[in-house]
This record gives sequence, structure tokens and C-alpha cells, in this order.
Amino acid sequence: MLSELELRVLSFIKDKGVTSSTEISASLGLPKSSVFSVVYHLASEGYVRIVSTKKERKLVLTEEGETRLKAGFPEEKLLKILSRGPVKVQEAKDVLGKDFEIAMSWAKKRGLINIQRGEITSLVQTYKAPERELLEKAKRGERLGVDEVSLLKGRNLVEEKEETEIEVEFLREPELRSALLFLTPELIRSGEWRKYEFKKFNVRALPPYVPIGKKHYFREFIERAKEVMISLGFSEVKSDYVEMEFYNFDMLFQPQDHPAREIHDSFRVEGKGEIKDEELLKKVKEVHEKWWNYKWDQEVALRLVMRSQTTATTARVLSTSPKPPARVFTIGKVFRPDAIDATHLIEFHQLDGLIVEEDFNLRKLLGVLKEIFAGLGIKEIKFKPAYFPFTEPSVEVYGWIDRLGWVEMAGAGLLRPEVTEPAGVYSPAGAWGLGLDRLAMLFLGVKDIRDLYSDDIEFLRSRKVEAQW
Ligand SMILES: N[C@@H](Cc1ccccc1)C(=O)O
Repeated sequence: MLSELELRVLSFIKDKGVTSSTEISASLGLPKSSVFSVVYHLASEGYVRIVSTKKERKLVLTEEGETRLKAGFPEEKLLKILSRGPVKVQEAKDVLGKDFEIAMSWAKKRGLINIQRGEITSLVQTYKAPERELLEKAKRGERLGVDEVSLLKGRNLVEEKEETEIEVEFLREPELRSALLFLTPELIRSGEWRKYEFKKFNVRALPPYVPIGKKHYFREFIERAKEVMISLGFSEVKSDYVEMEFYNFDMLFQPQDHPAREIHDSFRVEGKGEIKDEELLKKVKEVHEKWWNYKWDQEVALRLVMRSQTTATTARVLSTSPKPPARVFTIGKVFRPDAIDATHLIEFHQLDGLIVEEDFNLRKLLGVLKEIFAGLGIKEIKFKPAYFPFTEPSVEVYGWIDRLGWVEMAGAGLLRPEVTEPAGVYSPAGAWGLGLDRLAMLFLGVKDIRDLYSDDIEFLRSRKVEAQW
């Protein structure tokens, strides 16, 4: 079957009987190269015959020729200006710019103007440059006389180029069979189907891929963790990434010479914070000096760091002396210097929680943790005694993951009175901190932690939306 373009060319050749590649190209507005390929194809299929192929020297319009044809010749422009009456030489110069000299020389040569006392007068009514028609002819591929060619060449409007020219003759009509999309009982019964070609279908072609908007998969995971906490009766709290050492460390009973406060363990930020609660500062100072036995420095406490644990948010909640019963949680980024690789980043997410209740105890805390982990999809957990400066007793929480076994997932414990009492909290309080990134990696089947933060749109689109976990 012939393409639309081939049919167009064939019908042109049919109208002409015999024609040339130049004529086809000019009349149908096709580049020569496509005319050749179409004509050769038509010939090979027997619709046309190539009568002759010759190399010919052809006139082609130069760039200047093309623009003059479109925008007008300088002398035409000059005469147009003069059509409203005589004009001063300088004025014509101003209007015509660099075209002025050419315009004047051709207008004089052709006896179109008269110059007297610095004024130009037109001697004709209207003027159309004869070059215009010649250029149009040249463009259509028509022959020009020797003088005509030299005129155009002299004005740099055309140049000669060697071109292949084919002469082609019409032979036969194209078949008017169109492709059949549907085969109906009528077509089969009448035998009509024989007249058609069948439209071919590629049954292996994939349907168009339409990406739909969806949340970043790690964000989705974090939001589900929030839902779990809210369903257990916790309220969400938040605090800033840039934190005073006071909340990140001091209030959590981490002494100022504790290695975790060294620069290698948290990112220092220039500047310092401010704490108005003198009473709180005094009590924290007392408790540090009494139990850790060193000179507590308020300036150190007011230094800024990128928070290294979301327990800093818990400390901020405590500093407001929450009345029991209180259940709060926070989910957010924390920052720790580290060498980045497939399992370590310098920023990651923690979920910290705090419960303040009159008769709270470790057993209850472990029960709550069991519920939280069940909500997150970890059915089996176990606890191991551990140490944190701010809790006593302290535990590490391990969760069971098929194929991996027991994986450490969280730290928890009852907050020490050294932490709660300076803040005016006298009821028992449980707290925990849970790393979300590793959990997310396990659930989402992510091998490289950096993929959790990927902004590669193709990768993100390839992630399945998790219906449940
Ligand atoms: N903040 C601790 C975890 C923790 C929080 C609260 C209580 C006990 C432990 C950590 O980042 O490792």
C-alpha cells in the first residue's frame, strides 16, 4: 500500500503525464531528497517509469536572492518612498540604510530617478524590478536566458549548482484498496473482504504508560507510622532541626564532657540560643553538678547543634511540665556525622514518644512498644537491657524479621528522675526512640538507604504503591 505522500506525488505525476523531480519538488513543496526517494519507490512498484536521470547545472537562489524576493529590492523600496513626492538624498539614506547605494545605482542605471540640488525625484509611476520575475522563474526551475542569468548572478541573487534531475513518466493508477479494521459477517458472506487488505495490529505493543501522581514512598511510610501512633492515642509534636545543646543533651542528663557531645557526634551550628526559664536552667545545672560531679557551663548548653535525636523534642515537651496523663510522639529528621554508604546517612528519621502517667511502669512501657511495633507490622519483639543516660531501666528493642532474624530497632526506658524532676514532672514517664529508616528499608525492600531519599522520578514511579504493610 502506498503512503499518503506517495499517493500525492503519484497523482501529481499522473496529472502531468511526464514531469521532473524539480517540478515535483517545487509544486508540492517537498525537499528534493524526499522527491527522489518517493519517485524511486513508485518506480520500483511499477506505478511510474524513470525516463532519464541527468546531472544538471541548476540555478538556485542565494540567501540574498531569497530575502530580496520576500522583502523587495532596494530600488523598489526607494521608488516607493519617492511615490509620495521628491525626497532629500539624506532622508532616503536614513530610511534605506545600507541598501541606499545599491538602490541609487540601479535606479540611475535604469533611468528611474532624477537628482537635482540634493533632491531625488521619481521618473516613473510605479516600479517592479524585472529581477523579481526572473527569480520566481529560477525558483520554479524554469529556464532563463544567458543575459538573464548573468544579471541575477551579477547581483548575487542566484548561483549555479549541479543537481540531479530525473524525468519521470506516469504508468498506472494506484489500487484504491483501503485497510480493513473490522471483519463483519456481511463482508464475509458477500466475499467483499477479498477486495481489502487487513489492517495489521501489533498485539505485543504495550499500552501507553500514564504515570499517576503519588506520594514519595518513604513519605507514605512515615505517614502510616503517624497513623499508627495516632490510633494508639498519641498526639504529634514537632520541634526544629537546629536545637540548643540544652534540649538535645543537658536536659537528657548527658554531661557536657560526654563523648556523644563531641563535635564528631553532632553537627555544630554557629550562634547560640536563649532560654528564659531560669528555674529550669538552675535545676538542670544542679542535677548535673550533683551527680556527674563537674562544673556545668550554661554557655555550652546554649550552643546550637543539628539535633542528633528526636528525644530533644521529648525534652522540650518535658520542659513545659506536662500534666499526666500525657501521650505525645514526634517523627522527624535527626543529624549525625557519619561516612555515607548503603546503610548510613548523616540524616535519618526517628520516631520518639513520651508517656507520662500516674502509675506508669516498665511493664506498661513494654506493652505499649509491643502495640506500636505490631502497628508497624512487626509481630514479634524482644527486649534486652541497655544503657541510655536519660532512662533507667533502659532496654533495646529487637524485632523479628523473616530471613534476617532479630534486628535492633529502638531504645526505650523509664525517664530518670534527674530528667523529669528539674522540669517539674513527678509522675513516672516512659520514653523511646525508634529508627524509621532501617524499618522502612526492610518493609519496602530497599537495599540502599540512599534510595529512601531518591528524587529520581523514574525510580520513584517504578515503586509500587503499598496497599498495606
Ligand atoms: N535517643 C535514643 C533512643 C532513645 C530514646 C528515648 C529513650 C531511650 C532511648 C537514640 O537515638 O538512640
